[in-house]
Amino acid sequence: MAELDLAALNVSTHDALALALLGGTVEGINDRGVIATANIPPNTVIAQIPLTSTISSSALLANVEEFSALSTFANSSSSLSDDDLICLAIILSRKESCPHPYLSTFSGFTNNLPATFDSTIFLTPGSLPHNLLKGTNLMHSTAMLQNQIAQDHAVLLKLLQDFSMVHVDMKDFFPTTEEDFGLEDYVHGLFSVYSRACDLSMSVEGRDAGRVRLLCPFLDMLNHSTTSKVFYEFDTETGSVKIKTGEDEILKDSEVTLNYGPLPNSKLLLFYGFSLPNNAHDFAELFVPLNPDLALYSSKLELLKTLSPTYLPSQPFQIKKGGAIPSTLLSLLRIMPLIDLDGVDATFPISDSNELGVLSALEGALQGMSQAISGNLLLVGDDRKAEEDVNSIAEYEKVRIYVESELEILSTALQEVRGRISAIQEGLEGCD
Ligand SMILES: C[S@@+](CC[C@H](N)C(=O)[O-])C[C@H]1O[C@@H](n2cnc3c(N)ncnc32)[C@H](O)[C@@H]1O
Repeated sequence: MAELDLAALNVSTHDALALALLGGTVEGINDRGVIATANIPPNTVIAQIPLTSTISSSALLANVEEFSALSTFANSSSSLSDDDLICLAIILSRKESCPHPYLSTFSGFTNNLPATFDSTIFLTPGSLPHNLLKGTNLMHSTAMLQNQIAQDHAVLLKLLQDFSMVHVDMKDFFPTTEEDFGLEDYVHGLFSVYSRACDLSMSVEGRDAGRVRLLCPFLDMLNHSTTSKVFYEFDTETGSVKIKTGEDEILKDSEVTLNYGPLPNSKLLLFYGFSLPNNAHDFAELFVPLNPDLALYSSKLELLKTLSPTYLPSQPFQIKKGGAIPSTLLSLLRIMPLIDLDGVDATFPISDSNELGVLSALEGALQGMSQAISGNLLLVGDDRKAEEDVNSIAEYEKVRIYVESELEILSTALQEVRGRISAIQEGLEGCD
């Protein structure tokens, strides 16, 4: 991979910073980072990147002659997301003969993006980590994302084809065939965005102007650490993104990192391709949809909404690491079988025996999920011992961290449910 020429993009960085190969487990894939070659004091600007040197919708759609083909396309395609636009810009700029002069200035940067990305969507069916994921929440979201990407690709290709038919004068600006804009190109562009783009809060004349998604050279080289105090902000005066050290000094020879946010391993694996041991942000998801065919469906939905205004009938419940069973989940289970809603206060057990039914249903669901996962861990664990391929083992270990965490969350939830069941049973026995 060629050296990344930051100066060509007018990106200025602190003298005590160097891009380096870090030597991770899977060599060559997203393996680079930024190292401090000397101590850097707190509150120091370590990089400045003009907004025009970033790939973002606001820069791409600015009313400048050179961007007109892209702006016309984006404005005529209302369903085009910021991610799609940045993705398209990446694909176009990587072409040897990029027809957009502005985008071609990014070719050094975009050709330096990793050739491949790690995400659970790239796991080969039947491989160790893929087998390990069976029955987990992450397997579900991986499949959903895979389908979504395939659909979005087809829609975007159609938009490009339709646009080129209508705007014949601009037809040479955009790819219109599978060959020029294949699913693989789209996936590469999208994962460049998912794993490297950031959201920037902008203000215009002191007023909040919302958040802009952008791919920012150099900032996209910082790896994630939950302890990093490094941050970035938009500097209106210079029209640039400034990266600052924050309240901590950065010591010589240490890696300069960024905190990507409170992300659970399921998101880290899906969008960034790595996982963190003991991730406090992990959660397990339980799908308990409120079926529209249920008796009194709309009254039940209304009741749940009064209990939890954010409740959506099709969305899963999150069981947080170390957290309690969500009270809305218990309410849903109590409300679901009711056939008469008069006088029901869903926040409290309807009766001990009803509550026992609710808790037993929950116990069964949690037990089923736990058993599926622990079964995978046992089965795949044996294959793991025989596996010799280093990359495959590295992928397996990343996924194992997530799977064990999900199992731990489910086990804690099961203990809580069983504790409640025992307490009710003891109470009922006490009444005899
Ligand atoms: C914003 S890029 C950082 C630069 C990247 N390492 C490279 O070589 O171009 C994010 C990617 O870096 C890797 N990464 C970032 N933080 C990491 C971490 N804490 N552990 C393992 N990999 C990490 C992941 O592959 C992630 O998708």
